[in-house]
Amino acid sequence: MTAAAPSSMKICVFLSANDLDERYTGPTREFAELVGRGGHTLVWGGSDAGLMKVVADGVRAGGGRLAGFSVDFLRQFARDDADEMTYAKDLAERKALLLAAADAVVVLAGGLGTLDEATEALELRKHGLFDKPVVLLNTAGFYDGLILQLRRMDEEGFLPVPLADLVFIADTGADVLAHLEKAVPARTGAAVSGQA
Ligand SMILES: CC(C)=CCNc1ncnc2c1ncn2[C@@H]1O[C@H](COP(=O)(O)O)[C@@H](O)[C@H]1O
Repeated sequence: MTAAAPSSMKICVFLSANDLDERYTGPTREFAELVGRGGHTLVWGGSDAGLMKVVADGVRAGGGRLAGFSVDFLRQFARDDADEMTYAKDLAERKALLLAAADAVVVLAGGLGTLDEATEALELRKHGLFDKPVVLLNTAGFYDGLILQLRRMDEEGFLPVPLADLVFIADTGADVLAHLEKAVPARTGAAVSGQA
């Protein structure tokens, strides 16, 4: 029996805290508005900066909720109109809280912080410690290099599970949402651990 699609999802988004070109802000805003219009909750790092601000503005404009997980040393950058804001003691605790709070993870264009968060989610999936869907949104081909590297790991035996079981790669925000609408209900009832 197929589980009914949840009416709303908590979607954890990892993405850049920097101010970037329209190539990245446009598709981020588009994805965020879809999330908001779907009545979903954005689970994110909580800062009102760069693409992190773009995604929160878009979700809010679309009518969605904002659940931030900041960290004590970044408290001054936290968005002040979030529906919820939690402060972790350090980055490791924050990552664990973000993963535990969400139904799914979406990785948008970002730098080292984003890469750290994305690889944490994938490594936990590899060990069977995290069973929520992870999606990589390859905006403007930004992750072409990373995808090449991941495929090489897969083809040359570096991954104990197929790459396709770890991450779904999407080119548009609409593809991300379409995937999550199928993948999130599919895990309903499964044992879940969001802990790092
Ligand atoms: C100066 C300023 C506004 C700092 C605020 N900076 C931040 N605030 C909140 N989360 C962050 C910040 N920097 C990195 N992160 C975390 O790391 C990711 C972004 O790092 P990066 O820009 O890709 O490497 C985000 O998903 C976020 O969860």
